[in-house]
Amino acid sequence: MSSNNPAWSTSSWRDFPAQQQPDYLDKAQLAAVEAQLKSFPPLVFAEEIRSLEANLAQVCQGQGFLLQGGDCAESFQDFTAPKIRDTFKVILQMAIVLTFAGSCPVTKVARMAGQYAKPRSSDLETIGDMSLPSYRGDIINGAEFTAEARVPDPNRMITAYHHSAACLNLLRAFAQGGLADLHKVHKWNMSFVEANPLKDKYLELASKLEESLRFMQVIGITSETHPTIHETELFTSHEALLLPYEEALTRIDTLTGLPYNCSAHMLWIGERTRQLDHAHVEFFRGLNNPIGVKLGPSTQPDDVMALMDTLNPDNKPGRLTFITRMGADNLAEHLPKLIRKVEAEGRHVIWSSDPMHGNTVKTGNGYKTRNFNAIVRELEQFFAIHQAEGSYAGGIHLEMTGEDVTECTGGAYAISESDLVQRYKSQCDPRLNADQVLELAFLVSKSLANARQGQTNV
Ligand SMILES: O=C[C@H](O)[C@H](O)COP(=O)(O)O
Ligand SMILES: C=C(OP(=O)(O)O)C(=O)O
Ligand SMILES: [Mn+2]
Repeated sequence: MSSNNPAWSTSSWRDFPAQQQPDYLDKAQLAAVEAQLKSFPPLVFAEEIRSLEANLAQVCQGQGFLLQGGDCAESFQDFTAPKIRDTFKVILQMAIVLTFAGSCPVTKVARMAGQYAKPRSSDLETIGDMSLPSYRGDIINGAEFTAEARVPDPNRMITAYHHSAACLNLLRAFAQGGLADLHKVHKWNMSFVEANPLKDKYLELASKLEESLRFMQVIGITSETHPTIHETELFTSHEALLLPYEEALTRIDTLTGLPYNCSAHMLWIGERTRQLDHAHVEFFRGLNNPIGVKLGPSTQPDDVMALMDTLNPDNKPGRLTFITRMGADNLAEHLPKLIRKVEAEGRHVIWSSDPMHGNTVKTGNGYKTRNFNAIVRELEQFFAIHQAEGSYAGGIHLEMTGEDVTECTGGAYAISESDLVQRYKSQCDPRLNADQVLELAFLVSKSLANARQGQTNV
């Protein structure tokens, strides 16, 4: 597709206006870092990217479900094996609940191993009477509120590359080394159910999972006989915001001769950088990775049309995912007209819901938070609207962590605004903690089952 378009190259985005980019003071240092990154090995292999695209093509055709999630912003400092393991575990736990609820394969895509660049609403952050440049993710500057930390430093790209490589290495080991065994993952889920204040509500689904696994065991489907029970496949993703880094990791695949961004399997364009005539859309149109675009409440049907024409001109199922993040109170007004346009034009896209970014509020005590009920409400509406419009609700995109943080209010443990101070660790947006993620999985499983019912009846 793109490589046949002579106007595109890995650097053609440089001729377009780019939003949300740092202004590096030392251009020579920037050029040296870019050259070094270009010489580094790719982080992922194009064949893996094609395997993700094949999975997503199935999702797009209603034969699977996409689960994407992880930190809002990964951090260089908070970078430990337990942290990576716990987020990996909670993604798997959620996936198993959704697999049973939807009776379909769940493609797992982590916001990990590269989710280091953040777009911001404001260029400045003010505390008291001091204003400093905003924190833009560890790949760009430091989160500490000092003038020194907030200076963009190109060397951070090198650190981000090495952290991504180490994280990916551990994820691959976890996925293939036995931690992902279906029986183990289910045992973790059972302990969640046992300990949860809403235990009775969850027991029904949990015991169905238990029964199915016992049945499989009886008929000889075990980890020993079927490697897919013992292993899993986890793909990586991030917002490809910082274009010099993303360009440097974009390589020509030797097998196909096509350009792939080898910094992650899937990349997405954020709500703030999806302007058609700007650099991010230009850069993405030439990549052969599956790509996502975040769509906020201001998105118009014509925007969606133009994005599909530019980013998926061949109408390939699995190439393009629209991630709607409109807010629980806005979805019913804004989503149906976009779905109708896509359906009327016969275009293939995966519709995924990010119920996080349209539901962010600031508390009286200064914390960014999201209420669990608003998150659930946006998801339930997402499923209901797609059902009413006859389209397929194909995915969920969450900011979440395996850690026991107190960043989003509500949930079975009723985290209140005054509890946020206890364990608020996010460097950017508030994440669901492990209990809240699982609770969410159990709560939306009914909606997913209905959506899947619609699919199998077609
Ligand atoms: O993660 C997404 C954005 O970077 C984040 O929501 C922006 O937050 P801000 O409005 O505080 O800049
Ligand atoms: C920046 C993000 O989201 P959005 O572009 O939807 O605001 C994000 O996913 O962290
Ligand atoms: Mn975020």
